[in-house]
Amino acid sequence: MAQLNFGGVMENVVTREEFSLEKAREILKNETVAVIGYGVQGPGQALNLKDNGVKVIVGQRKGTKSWDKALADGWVENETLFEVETACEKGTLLMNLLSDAGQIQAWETMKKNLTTGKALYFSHGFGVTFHEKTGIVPPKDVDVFLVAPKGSGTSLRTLFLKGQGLNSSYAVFQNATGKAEEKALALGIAIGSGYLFETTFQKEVYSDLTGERGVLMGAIAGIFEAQYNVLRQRGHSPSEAFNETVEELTQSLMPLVAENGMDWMFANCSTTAQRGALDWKGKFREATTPVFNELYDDVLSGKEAAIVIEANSKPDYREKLNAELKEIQQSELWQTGMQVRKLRPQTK
Ligand SMILES: NC(=O)C1=CN([C@@H]2O[C@H](COP(=O)(O)OP(=O)(O)OC[C@H]3O[C@@H](n4cnc5c(N)ncnc54)[C@H](O)[C@@H]3O)[C@@H](O)[C@H]2O)C=CC1
Ligand SMILES: CC(=O)[C@](C)(O)C(=O)O
Ligand SMILES: [Mg+2]
Ligand SMILES: [Mg+2]
Repeated sequence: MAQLNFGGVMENVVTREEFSLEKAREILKNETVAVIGYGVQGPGQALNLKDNGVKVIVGQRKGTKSWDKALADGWVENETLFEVETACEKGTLLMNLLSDAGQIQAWETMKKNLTTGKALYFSHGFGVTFHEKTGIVPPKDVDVFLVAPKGSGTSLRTLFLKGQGLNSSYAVFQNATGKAEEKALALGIAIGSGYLFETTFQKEVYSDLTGERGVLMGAIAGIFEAQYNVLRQRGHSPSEAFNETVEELTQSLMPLVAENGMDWMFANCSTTAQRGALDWKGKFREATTPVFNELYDDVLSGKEAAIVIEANSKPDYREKLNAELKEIQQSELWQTGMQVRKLRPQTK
């Protein structure tokens, strides 16, 4: 394991140079990896594992859209695709990639099949950390670990196919066989992670829930709406408001941040923009810090977990979510986005 310096703080990082795919294959050679759940992460992880030469089966409820997707992706019923319960019986290493709420309902089935020496894998610290709400308490005689890709399962697959990768964090919760860590790392490399950052189940779930509610998804969606609405109310056209809020950010400025950092993006904008952005950055930081603290408190107290579990355990949760997403899609802001995207020079 490498000790790397992150802005002055040393951290443990596993690289695929030191932990090769060959080594991962060797560690997993006698395992039947059962990917349970074929939603967003399931397909990405299962297909990458298979392409990397690991023996994989998929467990998914028959008659669902995800089952049909698994068939379309080439998994074969009764050979490599089974009902959840059968896959849990056949697998020696169970990858729990059901939705976090679905994991609660399927837990008894999974637990029953976690016999001595098997391993249980998650891509989130949710179920185990919030065990008082989820009831997920793994048997003592199995290994329990997580590998959490820092991105969508969709990107995990598309980047893998391009010969690139996503990074993941990993953590060991329970080491019953003495081999939990090497199994976690082997799976981390075999699902296509480039580098693996060490964490714990609690740290993973607290940071992940904060990030997706905050800057990665919730905050950015909210701040887009706020600026777009103000520009519209002040008499700007939809295309102008959209271009100055979203299009320029995703097409020009964020790629510069990704490439070389925030100062580099600033340095490539006008001195007029730099002066103003430097002055306003602090105001935005101060205005949002209390909101981020409120968010972190609600994550830590389990309030956010309770909301998720309650909402996602209703039978019509999918329809409700889809209706909310549709409302966003049909808003003037995102309808404008659809039109603007069509005008990107490269899509012509
Ligand atoms: N979506 C993503 O890209 C990411 C997800 N994760 C984590 O990976 C895990 C899986 O997440 P997603 O792929 O988003 O899940 P998902 O929401 O796409 O659901 C996965 C599958 O669970 C099945 N399912 C739901 N309830 C069930 C039940 N009661 N019984 C049997 N099957 C049921 C559904 O049919 C679906 O195919 C979660 O722990 C999530 O937090 C981590 C990183 C990113
Ligand atoms: C893609 C990811 O890592 C998220 C946003 O945390 C999630 O989908 O849960
Ligand atoms: Mg995440
Ligand atoms: Mg998440």
